[in-house]
Amino acid sequence: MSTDKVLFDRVTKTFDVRAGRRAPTGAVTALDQLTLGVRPGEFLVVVGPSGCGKSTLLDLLGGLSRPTSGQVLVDGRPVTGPGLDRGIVFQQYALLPWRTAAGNVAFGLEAKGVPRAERDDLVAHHLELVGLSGFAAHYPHELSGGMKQRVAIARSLAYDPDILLMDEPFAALDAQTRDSLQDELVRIWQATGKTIVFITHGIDEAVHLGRRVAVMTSRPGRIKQVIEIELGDRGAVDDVRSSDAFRHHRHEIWTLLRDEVRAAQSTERRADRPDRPARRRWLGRSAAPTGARTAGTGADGGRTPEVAGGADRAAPAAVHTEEARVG
Ligand SMILES: Nc1ncnc2c1ncn2[C@@H]1O[C@H](COP(=O)(O)OP(=O)(O)OP(=O)(O)O)[C@@H](O)[C@H]1O
Repeated sequence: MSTDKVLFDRVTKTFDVRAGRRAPTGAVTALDQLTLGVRPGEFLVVVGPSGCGKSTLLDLLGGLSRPTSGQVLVDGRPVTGPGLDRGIVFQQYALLPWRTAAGNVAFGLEAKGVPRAERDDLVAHHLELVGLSGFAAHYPHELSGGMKQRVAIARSLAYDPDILLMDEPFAALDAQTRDSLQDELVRIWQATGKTIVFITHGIDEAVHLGRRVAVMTSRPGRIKQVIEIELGDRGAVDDVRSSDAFRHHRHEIWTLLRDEVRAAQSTERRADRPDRPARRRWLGRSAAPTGARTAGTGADGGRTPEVAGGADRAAPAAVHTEEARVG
């Protein structure tokens, strides 16, 4: 019997797609017989070329879609739909604009039927956990991007899910805010003991956050390798990102990804329509954003190695060409 908190057991996911209104229906295989276990209480980061199926993986775990074959297990039981045992944080904060920060954090608790007094305590506790005690009465439009993302994290944690699913949650933030939220997330993870599955394009982010990093192949996505991140005592050094161990892991992941990114690009070039101009994305700096779920806007100016490639959820069969660099 598996001791994994989460198990993707030979999961395949295909989507029906059409290149145009009159075109015949085809199929895209996003994930192919993917197997991955996540240990209880671990912080697991998933990296892979754009379009390799990272978000699909998270959607399956979140119960937002079902595998075509294979199964996704949480505590040994198949996922059949969304549940309060799994909290999801997306790149776009998805806050309710008509509710204050406190009101947003209270949202899941109301759905869960938590009584008012207990709810107020939980809201106050979680706003404090993310450093926003003084902003309980602020509306989303009165908060910075980093603050909004903190509220989204507090909201997901407040109803006490066992597992936190994070789909590029910091990609739209500037470098400083991202760095501080990464540190904060590690602190919250250590304080709460949640199992975290975190998706990113950033290799630095993966090494900094992950206790293990699962590297995916280009589409159809599989797990290429899972790397144990050994950085020693992270608190003992001033800047863990400049340590030899950090550089070693960054290079290790970059090497694994390089070929996958090339493969993803060549698939896309083959699928690209010749009448459409090529698009470019540099280190997460997207000249032509492909939607909320694709790579971040790269406010860091390319400091962090990012994995690019390119897939468009809205028009998957008419995939565009992008140029990418890793590292
Ligand atoms: N609802 C959908 N309908 C059709 N195709 C889809 C759908 N969702 C995803 N796909 C396709 O499945 C593949 C994997 O998509 P997914 O969004 O999971 O990749 P990703 O690794 O998260 O990409 P990115 O890093 O760019 O966000 C892509 O080819 C995408 O076009």
